Amino acid sequence: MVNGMATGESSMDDEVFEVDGCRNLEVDGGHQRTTPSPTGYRDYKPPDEVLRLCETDHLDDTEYLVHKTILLGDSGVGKTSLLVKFDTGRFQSGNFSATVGIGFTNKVVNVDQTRVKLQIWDTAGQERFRSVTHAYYRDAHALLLLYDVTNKTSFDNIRAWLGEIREYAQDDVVIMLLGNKADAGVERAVRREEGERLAREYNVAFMETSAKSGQNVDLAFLAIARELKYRQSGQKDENRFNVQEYIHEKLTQHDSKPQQCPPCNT
Ligand SMILES: Nc1nc2c(ncn2[C@@H]2O[C@H](COP(=O)(O)OP(=O)(O)OP(=O)(O)O)[C@@H](O)[C@H]2O)c(=O)[nH]1
Repeated sequence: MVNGMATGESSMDDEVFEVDGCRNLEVDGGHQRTTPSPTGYRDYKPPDEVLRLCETDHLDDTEYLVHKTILLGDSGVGKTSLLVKFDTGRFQSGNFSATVGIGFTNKVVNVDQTRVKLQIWDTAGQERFRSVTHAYYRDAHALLLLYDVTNKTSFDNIRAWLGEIREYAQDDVVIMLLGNKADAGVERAVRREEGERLAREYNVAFMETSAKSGQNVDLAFLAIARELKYRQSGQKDENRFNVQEYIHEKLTQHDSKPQQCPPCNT
């Protein structure tokens, strides 16, 4: 859904989905606080109060840890939808318009009192844009590799994507495999266990997400931010943050939470 096209490292058409988000998503002891985002598309004009917030909230890049994260995967798996959901909290169903080229959104998250700026690049999944997007792999810190759980081919293509990643990205890039559209019911074509197995085989983190319901969307990006922050802090190996363990812990906490019953007045 990106508008416009980037043809190389230094040239980016100004129509490209290039937004510098002032929206902060703060995580404080598991409590999330969101502020509205001025990010959006060409004709979007943020409300005045949001612009004021951005002015006062502006920090120089040197005050952040800045990390480049790229969304990858076949066309139609939901890369743009996932990013838009994370950025704005919104999902537009049945509105598929394939991404053209590449563009980015900046998001700032707080990880244990450190501001981590994720520069999230949304790429076009279509084959014809591959040579453009390859150029962006090299300096990426993290890659979110998506398949669509309702589309077996997109899952089968993950091995080829991992091959490309090995060829073009840094050896130590953080990789997370995401089975998106987890909200799908009978249309599901890939079981969660298959995704887990593939992730184990390639030693990458894994979870299922839904840009539609919001399932695990924040968790995916926050886990990446956390991993990158801990990597940068150069923690000793024995104390190293483990992104897969972190995800497992969060998902288990979520699963074991008692279901809230509606207000019982009787
Ligand atoms: N049910 C469901 N539909 C989704 C989900 N995520 C995306 N979609 C739909 O899938 C279609 C493709 O989504 P996009 O986000 O444009 O896919 P993309 O990976 O960015 O595609 P390219 O830009 O071509 O690479 C759209 O119609 C979305 O509404 C999801 O989690 N659940």
